Amino acid sequence: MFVINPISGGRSKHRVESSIIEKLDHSIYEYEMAYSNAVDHARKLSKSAAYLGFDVVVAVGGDGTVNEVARGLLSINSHAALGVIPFGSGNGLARHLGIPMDIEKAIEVLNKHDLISIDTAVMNEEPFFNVAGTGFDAHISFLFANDKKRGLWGYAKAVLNEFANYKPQKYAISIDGKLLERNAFMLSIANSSQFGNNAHIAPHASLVDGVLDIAIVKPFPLYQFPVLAFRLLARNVDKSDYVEIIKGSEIKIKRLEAGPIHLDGEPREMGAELEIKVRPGTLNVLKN
Ligand SMILES: Nc1ncnc2c1ncn2[C@@H]1O[C@H](COP(=O)(O)OP(=O)(O)OP(=O)(O)O)[C@@H](O)[C@H]1O
Repeated sequence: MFVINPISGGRSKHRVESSIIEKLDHSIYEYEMAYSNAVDHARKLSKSAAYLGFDVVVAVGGDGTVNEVARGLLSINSHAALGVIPFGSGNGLARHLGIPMDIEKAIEVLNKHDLISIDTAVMNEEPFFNVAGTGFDAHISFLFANDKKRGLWGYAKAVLNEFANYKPQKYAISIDGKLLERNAFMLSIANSSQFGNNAHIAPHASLVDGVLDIAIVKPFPLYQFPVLAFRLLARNVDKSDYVEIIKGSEIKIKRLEAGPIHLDGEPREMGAELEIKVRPGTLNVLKN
């Protein structure tokens, strides 16, 4: 079952159907396609596909679509595998899995049918698969959730404006029982290594190690912004004096008040206390 998000990545999906017809190996797969028509619809489509016995449900979209499709599979403990044709803005999980950004090459990955079982995670019982977090990135994802005019430059300008006014927050963090108190700009809980667009917030994270990587980004001066951006792309942000990365499987975060968080880039409001747990090897995925 291909679950196609028509709006993800802001790109037309007109080539998807013809590429599936041409490139999918029809000697091993019969298939259907469905388009999501609103937030949360991809989850429902995926859940019914798994219930009806489809072996693979392919998310055609970005990390938000992957999140919904994978939630649908987990909600009925299905062994059906998640496939991904990356069509989002960031595509963090797909990039980590080595899935090509080109549609036809991504379909070849489906044809290989190479399965792995990856770790999944929950924050206050809400599943995520790539990266979740609280702090500056959650604040920004909240601001832009309903902004229809988001262009790259407008986004960059707003990030810089917000940066000037954003106050780092105090957090009490427990990682597998070890207690830390930190004033942080951002806390990211990474299952894969990257946010998307090859920005690696946790360069040594693995989807199959049974643990999560907690990246604590400390307050930093404005001139460090390009340095940190470069380090994210160069996969060495862990070498920065402003970033501390700790691995763990049971994480509790206490904030001063309820507020925004994000799950795979999708904004939510949650209470002051966040409880994050890893669920090792709970999702079958087709990888490259
Ligand atoms: N028909 C639709 N209309 C409006 N929103 C939709 C529709 N179908 C799905 N959505 C929502 O679109 C949102 C964005 O999707 P997705 O995250 O896949 O794309 P993206 O944000 O461009 O990519 P990425 O997460 O990789 O940066 C998801 O929250 C999903 O619920």
